[in-house]
Amino acid sequence: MADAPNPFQLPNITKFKIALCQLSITSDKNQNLDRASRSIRLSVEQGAKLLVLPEMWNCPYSSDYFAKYAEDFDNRDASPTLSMLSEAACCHGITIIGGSLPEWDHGRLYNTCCIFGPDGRLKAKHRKIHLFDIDIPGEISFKESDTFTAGDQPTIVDTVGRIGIGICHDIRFPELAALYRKRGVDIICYPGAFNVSTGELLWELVQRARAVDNQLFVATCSPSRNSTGSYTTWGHSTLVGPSGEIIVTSGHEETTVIAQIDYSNIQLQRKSLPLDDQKREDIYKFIDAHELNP
Ligand SMILES: NC(=O)CCC(=O)C(=O)O
Repeated sequence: MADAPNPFQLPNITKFKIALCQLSITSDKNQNLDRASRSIRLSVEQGAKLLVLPEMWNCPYSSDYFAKYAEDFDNRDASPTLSMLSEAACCHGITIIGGSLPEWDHGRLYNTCCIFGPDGRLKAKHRKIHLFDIDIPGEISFKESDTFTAGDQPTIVDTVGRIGIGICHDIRFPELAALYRKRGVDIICYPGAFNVSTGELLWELVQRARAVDNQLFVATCSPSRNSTGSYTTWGHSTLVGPSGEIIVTSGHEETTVIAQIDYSNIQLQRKSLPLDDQKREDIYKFIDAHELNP
């Protein structure tokens, strides 16, 4: 007898709606969870199948809060945030790229993105690989590495297409995006909380660069701006297409952005401009070796 169809088995979806839930974050964790639930519900009502939440959305983005708000993901009874995400993914039959959250694991703290599939199961965890340490005198000083341990793995999940994950500062490193491209990723999702000092000049630039270099989709989701805290986020959650075009973007206020993704545009773009075939690894290798051994 044939197996009963698995209701959670995803067909090979190439066209679907994505939601970027740009949330306002407060110091009240329950309120943050309620806001996220509401935005998830709104996204589903508008037909979204893939949802992205911001970096650090259950907790203010501040070293003073990370440890206090952190949850042990292996102990679901002590992890209200993961329970909510899992229930929402399962109840609505959607994939949630769960932004990022402070995670406790064996006495260490990580900046971690959890990805839930439509059956509500945790499909993967991405721990931020490149921690954000910056010091621009008179403008911004922040040192994630004082609090967090860096992750050491790229993360790819297969749900609605093949998805690569990065968290905020990870977007500045083209090598990670190129690795995802090599492994057949269709879209890279970067929950982020770029700051106002670097955001204006760079946020759009790095998203479009990662998309156009690798001819794939890039989706970002930020918290909305709150100018009263110690760290002011830039906002501007965005979806970029495989030729570097901005499909949709937001301002800095709280909002839920919905957009249509069509993965067939990736193949179209790669067919008309076959960058992969045009690459000259022979020359890059030669230059590398020559510079090391002139
Ligand atoms: N949360 C972050 O990783 C911020 C990254 C950022 O603002 C940057 O300029 O890089």
